[in-house]
Amino acid sequence: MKPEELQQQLQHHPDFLKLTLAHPNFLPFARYQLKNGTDIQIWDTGVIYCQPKQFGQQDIVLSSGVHGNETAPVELCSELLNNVLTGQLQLTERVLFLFGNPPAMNAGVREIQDNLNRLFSGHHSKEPGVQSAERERAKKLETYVLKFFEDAPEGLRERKLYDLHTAIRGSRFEKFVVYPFLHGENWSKNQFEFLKACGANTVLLMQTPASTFSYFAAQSCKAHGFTIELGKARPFGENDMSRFAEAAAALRALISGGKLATTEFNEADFNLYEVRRSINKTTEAFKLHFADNIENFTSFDVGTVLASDQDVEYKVEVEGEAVIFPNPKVAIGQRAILMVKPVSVAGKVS
Ligand SMILES: O=C(O)CCC(=O)N[C@@H](CCC(=O)O)C(=O)O
Ligand SMILES: [Zn+2]
Repeated sequence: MKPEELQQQLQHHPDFLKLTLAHPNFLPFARYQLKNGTDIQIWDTGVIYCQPKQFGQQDIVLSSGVHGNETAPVELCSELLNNVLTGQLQLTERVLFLFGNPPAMNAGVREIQDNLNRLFSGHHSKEPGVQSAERERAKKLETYVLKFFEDAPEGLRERKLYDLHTAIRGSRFEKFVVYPFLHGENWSKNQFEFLKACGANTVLLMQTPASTFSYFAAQSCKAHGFTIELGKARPFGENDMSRFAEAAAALRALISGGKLATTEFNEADFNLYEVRRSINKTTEAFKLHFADNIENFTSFDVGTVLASDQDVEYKVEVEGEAVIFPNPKVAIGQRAILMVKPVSVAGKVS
């Protein structure tokens, strides 16, 4: 498709997700201006930059569809974006919308070859000679995000990246956040307040680096970066969007200067967990010792065998330890369960 054709199509029918899914591997660079002066730039399939004529001090990346079967965040972001493209929503900040893995979205699967959310911070290039569409995409997404942040005007600015997901299993706390490891820096009070306004007052505090998009944002871009789990993954068209209304309203307010329903940070309003260890799958014999319908945040008695991997058994080590994202189907070498336990952030938030 030629850039002029792309621009005309989008102007005539402002649905960037539809165009992305029709061209999941490539869209050319194209640029045009909305009647309200907003500069629209298509950087790639699933990657669109929106810059209002006048903008504030935040640079905001809204990412969805890094896992192709997690459709509710894609629908949510698509609606926000289409409202921008039709002029119904006037932005007050620079925003980069990303739809992570369009081929996987078309196929209705988490990934085609590789889990995109394990390939950031250079992990896409760690095995020389090994190639996949997701490795290429991770490399490009890193470039786009860095460009977006670096192209901002000089001065005091706030970088943010919200990577929106939905979980495979049900969760005792429907909405929760993975807060990447900050290497000892304090967790952000303002961000806790914003996350709560999104309806996500359960936060997992990572204690180690990761190959996720949100860790890349936090570590390599010095942004406030988060993985936000908004509910359970369902196919396109099967999401009850009323369950995402709070998050949609908060994101809309964030990018358009609306009033955010925030309240001052009070630890008592949150369920806070520290991620104390990750159980990785090391062989094909890896299996879970609990049922498929066990929800995220379920805890078991100390000593309970949670999983086994050939001759190794993984047991509950401490009181209150709970399971997150248990998944025996991950690739060998990848994390198959995160183990969390309740924690306080007193003295570590500012
Ligand atoms: O439900 C599941 O098993 C996975 C849901 C999901 O995709 N979660 C993210 C979390 C990323 C992070 O740890 O920041 C993932 O596993 O990539
Ligand atoms: Zn996901």
